[in-house]
Amino acid sequence: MRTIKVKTASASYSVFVGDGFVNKVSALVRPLVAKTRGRIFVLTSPEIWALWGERFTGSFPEQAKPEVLFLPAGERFKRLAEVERLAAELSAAGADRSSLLLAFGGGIVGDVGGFLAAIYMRGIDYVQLPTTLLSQVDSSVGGKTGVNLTTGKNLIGSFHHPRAVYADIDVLNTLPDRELRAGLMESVKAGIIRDARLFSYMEKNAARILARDAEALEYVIATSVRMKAEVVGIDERESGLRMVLNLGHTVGHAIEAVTKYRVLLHGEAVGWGMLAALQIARGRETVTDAQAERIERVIKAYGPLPGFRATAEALAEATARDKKNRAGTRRFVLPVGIGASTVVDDVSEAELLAAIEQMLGRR
Ligand SMILES: NC(=O)c1ccc[n+]([C@@H]2O[C@H](COP(=O)([O-])OP(=O)(O)OC[C@H]3O[C@@H](n4cnc5c(N)ncnc54)[C@H](O)[C@@H]3O)[C@@H](O)[C@H]2O)c1
Ligand SMILES: O=C(O)C(=O)C[C@@H](O)[C@H](O)[C@H](O)COP(=O)(O)O
Ligand SMILES: [Zn+2]
Repeated sequence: MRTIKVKTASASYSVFVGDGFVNKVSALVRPLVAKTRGRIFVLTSPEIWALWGERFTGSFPEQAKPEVLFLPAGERFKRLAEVERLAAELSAAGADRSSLLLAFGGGIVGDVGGFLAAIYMRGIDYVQLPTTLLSQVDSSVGGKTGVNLTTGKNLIGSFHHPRAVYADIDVLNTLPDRELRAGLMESVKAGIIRDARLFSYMEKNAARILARDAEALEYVIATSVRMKAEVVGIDERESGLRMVLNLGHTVGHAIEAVTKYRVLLHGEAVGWGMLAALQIARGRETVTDAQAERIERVIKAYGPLPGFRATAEALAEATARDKKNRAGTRRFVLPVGIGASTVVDDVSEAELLAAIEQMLGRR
């Protein structure tokens, strides 16, 4: 097991990466409610519960089984109406400020569960039990929670850190291959922006990682989380450095919104978005042609990235609502070589459109 500490101005907690956590959830979380004798609630999706619910509840004593709340799977359910429904369910079930919410699922359950915990009675504690590769390497850590609007991703939300994160590698055994590959895009991102060693490891070990070798997965998860914890520790609220975690997300989020959250998985959209950012980086010579080719090869090794329909104009227009933008200035994260990155705010409309056109040509 590997333990990574997250320490920010407002929170301090540990991320545990290992196996068998799902068999002992009760023992892991009981200390968090022992003093208050708070009740425990679980937010999950019906699919995950069908696969892992028995083991999960099996760890709780008969008289103290957690109450289960469900969120249907899919990005289109990451919306405010679902948060209101779930809050009403918490209230009807008697949840109070001593209650603990366990978010047991992928990034969508984690983002919605975290947001629900942030606003229910103005804030209750929650624990992240991420079940997808993406949520283990990225979304369960750092406290960003929220939901989408039809106009854009994560446009409503808040920062609310979990009390702890338990990433159980065993649970990934039932994860579909497409989800695994999509999640790995966030680790490729982590390597490109700030960890050349992680990038090289992913470059050399694609076959092992895709075959779900436990040791390789543990390394990739723990290393990605360590990088993210460091960044969030320096800049919790994305006033500067944290923006680099958004590499590929300016165009990636635009693709998700323009295709109405129904075509690509988040990680796949980020993969396409990284290819667009790479075109701008190439044009500005923040990466050499050789580095750009290496990056593109690694993105493709964890692909294939499914195609989608959208015009360059519609995508460019959707980037106008990106949360990084200020006063009409479009901000973009670009790789600087491999293992470093920068944020620029002078990408012109023409430069953006050309990069998107080149990306679309790779579909
Ligand atoms: N808060 C953050 O910092 C942050 C970071 C990255 C991504 N995100 C968000 O995360 C979301 C994507 O998360 P995701 O990729 O985990 O997708 P997801 O939550 O939709 O889960 C993927 C699918 O796999 C199923 N599933 C989950 N675990 C499983 C398992 N162990 N076995 C079998 N099936 C399983 C789910 O039911 C779902 O259908 C996006 O909304 C994205 O915006 C947030
Ligand atoms: O934690 C962060 O910061 C990130 O940017 C991680 C991203 O992978 C993630 O998709 C995040 O939800 C994007 O946040 P947003 O505020 O740009 O919507
Ligand atoms: Zn992301």
